[in-house]
Amino acid sequence: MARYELVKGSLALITLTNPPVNALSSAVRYGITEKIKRALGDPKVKAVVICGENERFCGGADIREFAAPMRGHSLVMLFDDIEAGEKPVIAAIEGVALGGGFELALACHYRIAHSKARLGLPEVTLGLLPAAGGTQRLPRLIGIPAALELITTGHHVSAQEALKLGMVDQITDENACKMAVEFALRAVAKPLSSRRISTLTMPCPPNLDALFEAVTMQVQKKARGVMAPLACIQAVRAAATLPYSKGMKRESELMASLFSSSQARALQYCFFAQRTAGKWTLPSGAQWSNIKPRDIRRAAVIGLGTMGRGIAVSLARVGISVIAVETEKKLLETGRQMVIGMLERDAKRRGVTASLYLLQFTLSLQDVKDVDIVIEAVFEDMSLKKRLFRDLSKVCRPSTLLYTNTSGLDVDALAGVTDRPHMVAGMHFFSPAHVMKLLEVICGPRSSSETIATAMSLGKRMGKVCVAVGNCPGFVGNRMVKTYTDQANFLLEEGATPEQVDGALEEFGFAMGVFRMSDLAGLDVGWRIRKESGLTGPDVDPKDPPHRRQGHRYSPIPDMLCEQGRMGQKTGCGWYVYEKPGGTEAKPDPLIQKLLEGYRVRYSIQPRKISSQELIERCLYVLANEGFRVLEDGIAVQPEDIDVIYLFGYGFPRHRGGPMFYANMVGLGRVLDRLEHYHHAHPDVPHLKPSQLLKKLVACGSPPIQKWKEHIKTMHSHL
Ligand SMILES: CCCCCCCCCCCCC[C@H](O)CC(=O)SCCNC(=O)CCNC(=O)[C@H](O)C(C)(C)COP(=O)(O)OP(=O)(O)OC[C@H]1O[C@@H](n2cnc3c(N)ncnc32)[C@H](O)[C@@H]1OP(=O)(O)O
Repeated sequence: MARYELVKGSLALITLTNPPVNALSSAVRYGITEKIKRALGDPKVKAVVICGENERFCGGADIREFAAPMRGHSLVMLFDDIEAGEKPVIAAIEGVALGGGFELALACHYRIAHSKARLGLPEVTLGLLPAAGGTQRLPRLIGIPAALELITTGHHVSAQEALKLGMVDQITDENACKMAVEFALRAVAKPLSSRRISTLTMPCPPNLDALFEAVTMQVQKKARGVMAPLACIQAVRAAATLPYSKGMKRESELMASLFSSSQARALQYCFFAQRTAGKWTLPSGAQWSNIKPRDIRRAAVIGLGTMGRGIAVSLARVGISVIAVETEKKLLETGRQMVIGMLERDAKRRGVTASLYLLQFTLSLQDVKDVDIVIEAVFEDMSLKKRLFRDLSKVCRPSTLLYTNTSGLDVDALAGVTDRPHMVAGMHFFSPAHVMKLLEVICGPRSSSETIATAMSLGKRMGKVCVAVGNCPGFVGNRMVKTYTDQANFLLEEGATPEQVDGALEEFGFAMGVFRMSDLAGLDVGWRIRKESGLTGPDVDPKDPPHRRQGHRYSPIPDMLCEQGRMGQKTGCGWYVYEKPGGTEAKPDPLIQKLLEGYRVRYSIQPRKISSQELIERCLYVLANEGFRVLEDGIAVQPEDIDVIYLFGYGFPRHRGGPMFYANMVGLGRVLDRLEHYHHAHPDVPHLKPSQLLKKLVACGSPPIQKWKEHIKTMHSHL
């Protein structure tokens, strides 16, 4: 796992050989320890260069090993030995030096990086801290403020930034290893004492307390209840106030407090879940690794509303030419200006030139005849979409793939009106589409593997996290979210207030509770969907009382708000009241209080005090319960897919892992018990009834989440 070569007669070249990222597994740690010992003990060797195979220095400790108690050689001791050695050791950094990989580089006496390399200490994103000396060496090298920023955010920096900050000694456009070998020959003659970072005097700014306080407040505001960033701050504080050996002891204690925490487990699960979701598989056996996606150069976006604009920007900024189509001149002009403005701002932020030349705006659908793909983003109206897909069938050349950006309508019904049902699928972007990372790719029963592969690969090219899902109303994300918002509404009826529900969810870790989020998104969105599905409006069965629809409990309160023009932030009031239309500061509204009281009196509901525990359990267990049904129905193939959708599309707190991982952490038995309890109390809410899969998993002894897949026997996969 580490290769040893003698080069130029006097240099030991140690190469880490653990593809794909040369992670510091126990075998690699053993390998480096042995090779360093050999180099330091060989009188022929005057200097050492450490590099990584396949032009990647090192992606850090092997995260998979964290699932079990750490065994084998200690990185801390290895790094101390490297630093204390009497021969210069040079890190030749190509690709990445992250986490333990960068800590290895910090233990070396010199660091030479390739100009395209990226460096950083991302441990905090895994619920950990850099515990192989990173919190003690980095502040000594680049100062406390810069080190605090890097360690508490986990941001990677480019080689150029690293050079500016003093993290590396030299950058090169040539092969970093070759440069490091030449550098090493010159370094042999130089004294090493000033190169041992652990012995450097800490550059301390005068206002240390104020600095730590400000960073602590910033971190608490950004990630409420998340432990790792706070532990990182404490570790850097130890570096600032204690000698190196005591600081290391503190670093190790703090790491021990994080290492087996549920937050670290959740965050590490998220890391792998994201990668697992990218590896999609269809029941046909087609999968990411065996289906070639089409190469997409020209796309059309139909509809320049909020979604269409964001999609057009996402395409153009990765070099795809876009024909954007609208039906009216005024809408086209507004859309054009918005897209250009968004693209220009985005380019400015990234320090590149806006690719405006890739954009074309038109009122004629005929102009899309030669594109490789069409992404439809018109109003969420089935008959309108069907009309459009029929027209696209006629206009587009036979090889054009057709995608719909519907947020929940039947993708197969649209495929059915075209001349190419196998070349139709869903690409469900989240708003704003040029910002939100999630893309649900909806695989209809007739969608071909190539159609799915192309959507997944295009999404990835646009920087999205793509998840392939099956076709059902609302797909995965919106199908599940309905159960969550329904519970929140029922809780209001029973005695809670919007601020109480939101408070509990925000305390749990959501950036915004369900009501604040609805106000932001606009209450009219859900209202329109409910009207279309006959839950409210003229199509309601006159025999249904207001709080029952289609045989189940229904809360008409959100409809009542919409009827009063309370559409959320944009109208200045919704579940909360805002300083002005478009305002963002949510204040509890006495009118809502009155509306709820009136509603309870009218339907003889005795309000009760509802605990935060019940609020969380009802909103989140019901969400997971629907997730189990989604798995049962074959709409998602694995729990990781659902969690990734919730992390990237719905703001589920990452340190809780996603709704399915959270249920797993709570304990499936407990989730089942509580659902049974709540369903007993509310038998008219079918979503509270425990799903078959949940019951089956509990009956099988609640296997860990990674094993659920083995228990999911689908009658018919929709993927
Ligand atoms: C009471 C108990 C007390 C216990 C105390 C314990 C003390 C223990 C002391 C430990 C010392 C701490 C050491 C150190 O500080 C800790 C760390 O280093 S944590 C790891 C930090 N590194 C990272 O977070 C980097 C993670 N990786 C990435 O960001 C990216 O993978 C990349 C390196 C930028 C490459 O990106 P891509 O090219 O896009 O490739 P992929 O992301 O798809 O990855 C490819 C493949 O590799 C797997 N992988 C990547 N990194 C790691 C890793 N560090 N460990 C294991 N596996 C890794 C990734 O999962 C992919 O594989 P696949 O999932 O597809 O099979």
